Amino acid sequence: MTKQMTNDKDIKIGVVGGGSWGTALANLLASKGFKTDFWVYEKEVKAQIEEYRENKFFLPGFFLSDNLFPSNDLIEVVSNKNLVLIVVPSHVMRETALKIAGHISEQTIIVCASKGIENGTHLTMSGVIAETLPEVPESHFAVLSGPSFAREVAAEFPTVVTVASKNHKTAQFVQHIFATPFFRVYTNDDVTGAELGGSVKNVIAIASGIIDGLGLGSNTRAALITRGLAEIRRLGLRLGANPRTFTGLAGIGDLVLTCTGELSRNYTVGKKIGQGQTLKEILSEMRMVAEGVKTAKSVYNLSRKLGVEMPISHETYHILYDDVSPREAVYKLMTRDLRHEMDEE
Ligand SMILES: NC(=O)C1=CN([C@@H]2O[C@H](COP(=O)(O)OP(=O)(O)OC[C@H]3O[C@@H](n4cnc5c(N)ncnc54)[C@H](O)[C@@H]3O)[C@@H](O)[C@H]2O)C=CC1
Ligand SMILES: O=C(CO)COP(=O)(O)O
Repeated sequence: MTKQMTNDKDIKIGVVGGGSWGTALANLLASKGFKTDFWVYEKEVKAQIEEYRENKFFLPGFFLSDNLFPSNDLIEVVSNKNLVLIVVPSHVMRETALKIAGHISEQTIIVCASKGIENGTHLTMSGVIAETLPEVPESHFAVLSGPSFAREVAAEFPTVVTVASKNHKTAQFVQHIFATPFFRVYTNDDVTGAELGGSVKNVIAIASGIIDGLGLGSNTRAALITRGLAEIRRLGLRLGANPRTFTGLAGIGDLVLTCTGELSRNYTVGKKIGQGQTLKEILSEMRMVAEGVKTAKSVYNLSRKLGVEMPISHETYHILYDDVSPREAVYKLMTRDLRHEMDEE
């Protein structure tokens, strides 16, 4: 780390993305005493934070620290920083990263807290960032993932997450920057596993909402979570992840949270589908992002390309994009060829 980083009060942070998660994390950092520049996409979000110290659009009800400086100037927010946290929805990651290319200082650590797999390329966010910001070495990159609803972090409910980086010193630095007595941070070296766990669980969470919307019971949900984890792990193994990551915070931890928590946008989208609303109707009423909707498409195409069996993700894709009825999808899953439980690979 650079000399500057030895003294916390000199550490300069930029946060890119003013949705719920970006706001909760930026405020956590600002409340810790770091001067935090905060890029928000909408002019009205900036104006409102300045006037009310609140992000009424994406994180209503929480007072934001005076140490948080909202801005619509992306370049200014990422320039000359020790750490830049990127937390925009995955479908705008590429365009956002391209805008900051060439403006990241050599020593800057990039942390990504977005969860998703890009349509078309099937890249996780580290892959998109590697393509768009080639000046950022792998050793300066980390992923923050794990079970963490923005509103619960903003409310300072005890939350435990993981930071994955190929470089242990980078992971430790990021751990130190984010940790508070209510936000415990573990380190991990499995970037691929942390990203896949955090992304594919959103697809399974939609499926979990669907089964609740259909009025199916706890047996069904427990089965869905267990078999959902099996297919996340199967994809992960194929892509070189460490299988142990899927028994950790970015795996089963985030999967359980999102499949059971009413605060989950993905679960909520699924529940409304199970209750009979169309995807189009649901999305037209949402300003926030339910990453699983787009990730379902990536997972469907990627798993077919790789020949990885992911039946729950596939049925979820067919419900979202091919008008397959949720009840028919459940029937298909339940009547697949019978097999040995541990035939994973
Ligand atoms: N909200 C949460 O509890 C958590 C969210 N995440 C992840 O964080 C990422 C960001 O999600 P949230 O902060 O929840 O966002 P959000 O869903 O609350 O809000 C959407 C955000 O997208 C921004 N946006 C819309 N169009 C844009 C564009 N063209 N360019 C740049 N930004 C644009 C909006 O300004 C807003 O900040 C997602 O990948 C999500 O899965 C991860 C963990 C927890
Ligand atoms: O990733 C999350 C919690 O860890 C948030 O999930 P949702 O996007 O479904 O709300």
